[in-house]
Amino acid sequence: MGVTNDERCDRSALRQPARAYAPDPLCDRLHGPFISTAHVDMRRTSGEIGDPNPVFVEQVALLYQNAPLAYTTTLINGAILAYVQSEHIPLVVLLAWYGSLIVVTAGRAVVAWRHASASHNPTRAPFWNLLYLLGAGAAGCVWGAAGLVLFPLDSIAHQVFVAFVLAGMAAGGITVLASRIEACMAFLLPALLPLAIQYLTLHTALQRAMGVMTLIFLAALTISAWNFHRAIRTSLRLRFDKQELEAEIARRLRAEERLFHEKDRLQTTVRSIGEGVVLIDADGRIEDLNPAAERLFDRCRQDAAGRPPHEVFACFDDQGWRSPTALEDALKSATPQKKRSVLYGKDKVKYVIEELATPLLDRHDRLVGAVSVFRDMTEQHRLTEQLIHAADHDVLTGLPNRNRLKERTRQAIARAQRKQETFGLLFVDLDDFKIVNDTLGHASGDALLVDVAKRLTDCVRAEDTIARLGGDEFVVLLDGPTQKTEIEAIARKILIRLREPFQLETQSATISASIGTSLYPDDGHDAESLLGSADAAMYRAKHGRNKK
Ligand SMILES: Nc1nc2c(ncn2[C@@H]2O[C@H](COP(=O)(O)OP(=O)(O)OP(=O)(O)O)[C@@H](O)[C@H]2O)c(=O)[nH]1
Repeated sequence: MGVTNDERCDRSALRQPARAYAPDPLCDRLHGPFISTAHVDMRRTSGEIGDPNPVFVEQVALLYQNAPLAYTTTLINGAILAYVQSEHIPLVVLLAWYGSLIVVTAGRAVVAWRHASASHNPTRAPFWNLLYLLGAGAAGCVWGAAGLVLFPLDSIAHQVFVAFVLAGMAAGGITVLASRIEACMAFLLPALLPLAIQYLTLHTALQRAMGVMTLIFLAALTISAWNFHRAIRTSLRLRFDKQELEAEIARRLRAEERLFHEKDRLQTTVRSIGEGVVLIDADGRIEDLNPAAERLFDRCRQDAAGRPPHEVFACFDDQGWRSPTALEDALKSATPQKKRSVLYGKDKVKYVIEELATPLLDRHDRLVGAVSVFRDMTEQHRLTEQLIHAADHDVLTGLPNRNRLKERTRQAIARAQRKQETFGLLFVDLDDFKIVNDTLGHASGDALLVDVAKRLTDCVRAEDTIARLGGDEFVVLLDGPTQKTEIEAIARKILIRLREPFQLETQSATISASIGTSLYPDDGHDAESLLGSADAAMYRAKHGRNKK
């Protein structure tokens, strides 16, 4: 009774009024603009369940809006009718009829007053609609009763007056009741049908014609009421559509504003960070790079935009081969990529960089590009290299230390085994180096050791290894096939070279050295035994010399 089929369709078409789903700031903050649209749609769907159609709510409100005028007119017209008919109708009948009209109108007025002071809860609209319907039906019945009890059989003029008043009330009724068609019919039918029946039961042609005319008038009013009702409903529907549209536009504008704001913030962040950031599109062409990347590649944004990354910067691997960037790999594989490579910036300055590339997907999981963050690892790389170097090199002379020597000796043994070759070791120990320290000072001793390292380097080939074991002990590993005679020749060369005076700042010093040698495989099969043999030979040489 409260809602027609047509209006149930309206519910799904119109959904909720815009005001019923104002945006939730928390959700908006959490989900961002795109998600927020989906969130609104979900609320609309949920709004359809249980909540009355807003058009229906507005139609009921319109009924009550017109109530004061309608009720006043009812009482005035009723009084005039009773007064005019008093010439032919007994007073008691008149009082009973008008009394009924007052009671019904007063009841309707009380309902209207309660409605005005009640909270505007849309879910109560069907209840208020029902009350109004009952009131309209009761008023229609009272007016219809006038067509029977205030209808004097002895005065055609007063009969016509009753018909005139009822027609006027009916016509006026549709203007205030048309917003709800069932209220309209609840008033029209009981108001006019008794009059039509009354006329049709009389005997003159005029009176029967009046009866037929009343029925035709009732039909015409019904059609008008129906058209009027549809016009009101359409206009309300348009109004709510407009409101919803305006709210949707406002929501989208807010979302757009947030989007711009977030984009600005993101751009400022990307532009201010120390790492280089490069963005490529789905075709692998550079879209943007931040100032750090501009400095790293020595290329400006405008110049780089639209080019493939390899035209803007070149990455090289450990072996010095050109390699694709992680950015290009990430786009190809659609998976994140991490790579460490070398690139050359302004003035061919070498940078060691770590590149972290991530493919970019849109809301529909389509690959739309990739972004790379380039971290300059040059300094870190240099420190690591320094640490690695310090672990197996002597700090004073920069020569390989004992560990490195042993490793090189093992490699030499492996190669010699493979190729069935021999190689030699020379153990060099300075004689009475302590005296240099004691007489010239420790710093001069250091300088002399550094000089010794240089002289040893001059005496052998670049591929041979010279190591400092500590103190005044040095070892020369002769790489490649070597005969005993060659080793002895090199030892002599070294001894002669070391006997030359060393120029140490203001003074000069002359030293000598003792050398012991060993030959692989004759004097040992591993690094330790070869070193031990050379050391022992050196010891013998030194003490043999001292005895002479
Ligand atoms: N200046 C300097 N002296 C060092 C360094 N390392 C060790 N020495 C010194 O080198 C000297 C080595 O002394 P010894 O091993 O007795 O050798 P030597 O005096 O040459 O005597 P012989 O080997 O028997 O001829 C010691 O006085 C150490 O203090 C260094 O890095 N710098």
